[in-house]
Amino acid sequence: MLKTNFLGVELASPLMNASGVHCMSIEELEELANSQAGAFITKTATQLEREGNSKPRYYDTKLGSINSMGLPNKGLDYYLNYVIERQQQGTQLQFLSVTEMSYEENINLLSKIQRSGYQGVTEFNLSCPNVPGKPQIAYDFELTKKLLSEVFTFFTKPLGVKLPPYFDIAHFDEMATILNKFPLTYVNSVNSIGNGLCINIDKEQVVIKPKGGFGGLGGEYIKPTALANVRAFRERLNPNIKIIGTGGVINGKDVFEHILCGADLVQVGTTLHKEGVDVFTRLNEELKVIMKEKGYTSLEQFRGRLKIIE
Ligand SMILES: O=C(O)c1[nH]c(=O)[nH]c(=O)c1I
Repeated sequence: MLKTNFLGVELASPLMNASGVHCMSIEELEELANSQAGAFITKTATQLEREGNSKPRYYDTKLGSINSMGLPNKGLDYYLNYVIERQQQGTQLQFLSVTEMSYEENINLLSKIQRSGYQGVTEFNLSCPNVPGKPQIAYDFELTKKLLSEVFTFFTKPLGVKLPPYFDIAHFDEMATILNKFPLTYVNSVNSIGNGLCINIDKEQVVIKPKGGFGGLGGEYIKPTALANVRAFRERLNPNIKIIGTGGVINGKDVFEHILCGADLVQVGTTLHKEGVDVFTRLNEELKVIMKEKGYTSLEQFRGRLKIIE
């Protein structure tokens, strides 16, 4: 009922984790592998291991979360070795998230993956909002075009991009025009809404230490923005570029809405952080109930079918 075909691989569920949540260590990744998620993705990796920003750097609020992790990770080799090993054991579809701090380092990182034995999907994170002094790549259209142009002169494996939220129709148009030039496997919208601010009123203080308390927002705060980005890119991108919808998934209804906007897969971040991997079981069940109520027996019957008001 929930089966989803992605890159020719049939997944039992359209759900997976959002990179960064519950995916830093092999233990966490194995928990995802043994959950009801259809697939999973690693924490965004840089060439070398990174400590990340000082703590507290993550905070759950009633309506969502704020984080300024600062890209802590165990380094590319840790994750690359893990996914290659699982590949050799027969896993058909995997997602490896990567990014680097400069143009050259991004090229070097993707070259290393191209030369490796990894055959799975690479998610090129163009939208980390929390590395001090590093603006988000995907808010610089010329840089994004230049970077992807060079990447696709040598990278022949499946590649997706993780995008920040856009808030202006002109930006949807401009970004889609750029992305349609490349043989991308998918676009993943959205990353956290960058540089929000949450306050503890009792202490009259911010809730996270880095960047004076500024961090990426997740959870209920961001669903309308996430849905708009999924819908806008689905309407603009050529159909062989798939869409992964991320942002604001609390229950099955939110998963349904992402798919209605055109999402092929749906990622869960904040709610996974709050609830643990059982969240996938709950969301799969809730989605099935909604589909039954509406008489749907497959996701294709409603994917991308959001109606406007004529
Ligand atoms: O601060 C982080 O590590 C982080 N946090 C986010 O909210 N999105 C990202 O892409 C990353 I790389």
